Amino acid sequence: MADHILALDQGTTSSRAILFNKSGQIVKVAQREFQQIYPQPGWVEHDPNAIWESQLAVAQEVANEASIAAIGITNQRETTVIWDRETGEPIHNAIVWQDRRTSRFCDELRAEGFDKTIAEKTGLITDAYFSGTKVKWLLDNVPGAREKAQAGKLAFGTIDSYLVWKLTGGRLHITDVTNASRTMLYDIHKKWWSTTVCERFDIPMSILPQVVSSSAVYGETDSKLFGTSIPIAGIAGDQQAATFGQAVYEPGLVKNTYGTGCFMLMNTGKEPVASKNNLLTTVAWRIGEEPTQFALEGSIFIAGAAIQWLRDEMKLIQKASESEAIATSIESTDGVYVVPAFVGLGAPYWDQYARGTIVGLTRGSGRAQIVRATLESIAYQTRDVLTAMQADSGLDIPLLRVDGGAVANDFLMQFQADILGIPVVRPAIIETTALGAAYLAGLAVGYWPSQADIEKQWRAEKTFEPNMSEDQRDQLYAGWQRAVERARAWEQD
Ligand SMILES: Nc1ncnc2c1ncn2[C@@H]1O[C@H](COP(=O)(O)OP(=O)(O)O)[C@@H](O)[C@H]1O
Ligand SMILES: O=P(O)(O)OC[C@H](O)CO
Repeated sequence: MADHILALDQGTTSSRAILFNKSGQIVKVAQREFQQIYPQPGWVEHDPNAIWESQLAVAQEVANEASIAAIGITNQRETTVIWDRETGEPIHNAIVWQDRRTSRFCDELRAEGFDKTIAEKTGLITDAYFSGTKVKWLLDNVPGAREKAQAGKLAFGTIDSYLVWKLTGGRLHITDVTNASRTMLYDIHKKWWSTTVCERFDIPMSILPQVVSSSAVYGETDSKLFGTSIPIAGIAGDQQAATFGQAVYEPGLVKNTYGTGCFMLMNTGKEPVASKNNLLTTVAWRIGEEPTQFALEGSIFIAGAAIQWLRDEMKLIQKASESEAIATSIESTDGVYVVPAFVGLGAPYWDQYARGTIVGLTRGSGRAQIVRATLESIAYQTRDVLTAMQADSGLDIPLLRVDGGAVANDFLMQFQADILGIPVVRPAIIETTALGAAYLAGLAVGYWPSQADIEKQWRAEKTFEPNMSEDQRDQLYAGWQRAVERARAWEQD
């Protein structure tokens, strides 16, 4: 058996490749950022070729001279690519999950009551976030696309699907069940594409990929890419992969990942649980032929991206890590709140027309207050979602497992524990997204014998205990709720 598993982690702002060993430790990492394209306010695109080139470059760098048993793929979810089956060329830039261009169509769906059909079949809230309305937009707006699609000449895929197509030299058009469950076109009960939704969106089903499990040998890479063919054996959307990497295997366990956005998932076991509190019902994973596992998800659109905004647009910091020292240079924000609703608000508000807002400014407010308030907004949004999750599940969540780039920030983690009133546990490996993809691939090829073996590898690095009075917590959170009210429906006004 080869020595390593290679995880490809195709995120919203960068492509990463990480080599793991049998103990689940990182042996080698390479990362490359790529361009974000903002053609209009509220629109976000990626060049699929830039995604592929950056992903291939880091994979080749890490794979060089390593002996690799299998590749696992994990990806930013919902981001939509349509390409020509013959040439392999995308017909348009990828429309990114954050893109709001299909908000009006979602309003139409709601007005006609089709949102209820969508919720019943797909487990999702009708929102521009998901792939389905983006596919429709591409077919409606790229000249000749619908005719070509009807003639079977086009392929649609989320980023996992596109990467597998490229890695196999166009031999495989597949997506895993977790990614399928984010398209708004997939029936989570029947476990196949929904004809009802595809018909309403006027999407020919011939463009859809074959849905496969999250852990199985699907095929091998084109031998030209790595000098040898490597089995591709695991695929999962990044939030589901992080859930797997965090060993959230028991129903009731919860993890929260702090990357570009923030995504909290609770394992709900073998049956989909419908939410009454505006959370999503989503597929957690499917291992081989085993039963599908489900999760409840609270999706926060802007988390670490708000720190990038402080750096790139506001020029208040030079790098993300600097935000910690600035935040702790003051005792409090003195009533300043930042609501980073740059692309509307996700769970539990689902307000496509909310926009970013700063409230509570006084003559003395400055850089430190805004930086600290931006970090705090990540923790408040997490509390909004955790509250909804407790209500939905009827469970008291005793602690929160966290991961993702922004959990390196100790101030944020302590404030998170304070504002939730429960311990926040950071694991030794915070690259749990890539680790989860590696585990899924490794299980399929027998590199790891079982999930039970994997579970033993999970280690806490630090636990942040809550250290704030209940009065103070409630007072601060009440201020956040008032600030959110100011941000809501702004675009519509
Ligand atoms: N020390 C830090 N404090 C706050 N935010 C941070 C810190 N380090 C990184 N981040 C944020 O975390 C995000 C990167 O995390 P990552 O898990 O790589 O995200 P993604 O997979 O979405 O690209 C960026 O948005 C960055 O602003
Ligand atoms: O790129 P990330 O890690 O912020 O994840 C994006 C999510 O998958 C969007 O649903």
